Amino acid sequence: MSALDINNLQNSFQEAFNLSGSPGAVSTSPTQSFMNSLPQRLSAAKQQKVLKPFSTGDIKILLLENVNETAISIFKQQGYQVEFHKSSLPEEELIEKIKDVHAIGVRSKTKLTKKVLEHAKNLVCIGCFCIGTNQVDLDFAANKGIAVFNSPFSNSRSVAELLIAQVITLARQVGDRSIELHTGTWNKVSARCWEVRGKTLGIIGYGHIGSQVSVLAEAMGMHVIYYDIVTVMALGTSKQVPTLDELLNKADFVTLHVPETPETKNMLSAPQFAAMKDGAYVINLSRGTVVDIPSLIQAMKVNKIAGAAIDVYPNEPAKNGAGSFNDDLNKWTSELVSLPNIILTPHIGGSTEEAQSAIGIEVGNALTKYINEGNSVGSVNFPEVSLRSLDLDQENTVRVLYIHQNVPGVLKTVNNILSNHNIEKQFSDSNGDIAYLMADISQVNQSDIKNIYDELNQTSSKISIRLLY
Ligand SMILES: NC(=O)C1=CN([C@@H]2O[C@H](COP(=O)(O)OP(=O)(O)OC[C@H]3O[C@@H](n4cnc5c(N)ncnc54)[C@H](O)[C@@H]3O)[C@@H](O)[C@H]2O)C=CC1
Ligand SMILES: O=C(O)CCC(=O)C(=O)O
Repeated sequence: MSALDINNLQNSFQEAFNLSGSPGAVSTSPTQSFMNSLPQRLSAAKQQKVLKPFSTGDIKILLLENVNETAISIFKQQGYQVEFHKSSLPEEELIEKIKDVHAIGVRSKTKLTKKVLEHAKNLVCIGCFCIGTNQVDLDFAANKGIAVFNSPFSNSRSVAELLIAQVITLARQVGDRSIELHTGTWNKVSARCWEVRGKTLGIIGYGHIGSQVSVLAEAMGMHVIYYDIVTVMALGTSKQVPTLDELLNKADFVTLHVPETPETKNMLSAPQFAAMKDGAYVINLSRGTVVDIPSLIQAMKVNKIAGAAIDVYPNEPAKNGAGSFNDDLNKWTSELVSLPNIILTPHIGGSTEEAQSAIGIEVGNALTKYINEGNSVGSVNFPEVSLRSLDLDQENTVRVLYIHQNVPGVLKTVNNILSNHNIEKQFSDSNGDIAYLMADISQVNQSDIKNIYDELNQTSSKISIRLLY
């Protein structure tokens, strides 16, 4: 980019902020209205400066899986180019599209694997518009200098409320009665239908969702026990139990709220179903890998488990439509759907208007802050670094964003390169193999910018560099 281009861009930002008009142009002495607006005009000098990336063209954002419109409008307000798709994309198409975008927004379906991310040439950040981040190869992304953000609790309440609905629906066999009546069968029964008051709910994973569930369940008169790998403060009169087996032995309803990890794979399988009370219920709103479905089918066939609600599956269809939930997707599908008292939902635990709108705003803003300012606070795979915004009056100041391998001697090399200028502020942090330095340097002539970039680009530990000005 030439110095002339940079000049033009700076001029257009000044025009956008309307700071160049001269009140003296039509009058020799200041008018009253000008005097009235003076305090605002003076404080405008302290307004946040809108930074412009140096090494990338116009920012392109690819949004998949019907990410909420609140995010689209945040990105459009920034002037970014937004490409929006309602569903996820087949891998080959995703690889094509990811090649030149700067940010991508996904929900739980799109798998951002090493194979896909290897093709991303300009990608600086990924937004998971959900809680779970298991669909992204977080380490590979970090090693490529790509920061990943999510929304840690904006849909937690929605999941907890659905869980409560499912507990009552299973206890009263409401799903089966409804299916029967839809097909003309009147079947007024009370056998093996229960109140939930006084029953024990066992929560596996007492994090954001599990603890919300705990409060709601106690309000309905249930006893709550929970199992977690860390010691967590009990809410209300709930009690943490030391082992998973103890929870399984005592609970009438078992609900899972753990992340997908190697340790949680098939966490409930044949031995765990055997350890449960006869006639217990199982609910999984976490991830499809956490419950071994063939073992659940067996346990339900012999009436060991009286009912189940499943929202998540090992394989899920990429888009909405008839016929996609079948044995080709998961080979046990027809057996599962033929069981009595089983509620099957299409991964809608977090799908409410409130949750989706809040997630759009939260992740939309996090990506925007990272793209525009380099602020990585809230990233799930990256050192969390932030510097206060530059002011409009800080001319000739450049923000250096330098992502590098976490090895000795890097800061010495980098500061040598920056030392001809004034380092106004600087913040660096590391996370495993990756480190991230933010620095604001002043007294930088426009002709220096390219030199700084080129010198930093030659450093051996560099992963990626962005200069904002
Ligand atoms: N069905 C849906 O639409 C949704 C599903 N989810 C799923 O729910 C999961 C849980 O969400 P949050 O409560 O927000 O997560 P969280 O991170 O707040 O809580 C998870 C809890 O599980 C515990 N845990 C981790 N490994 C464990 C293990 N091996 N054994 C026992 N406890 C373990 C953690 O210590 C933590 O307390 C998410 O990771 C996501 O996969 C989240 C939102 C919507
Ligand atoms: O809304 C979605 O697509 C995914 C919700 C979910 O599973 C999550 O937030 O982790």
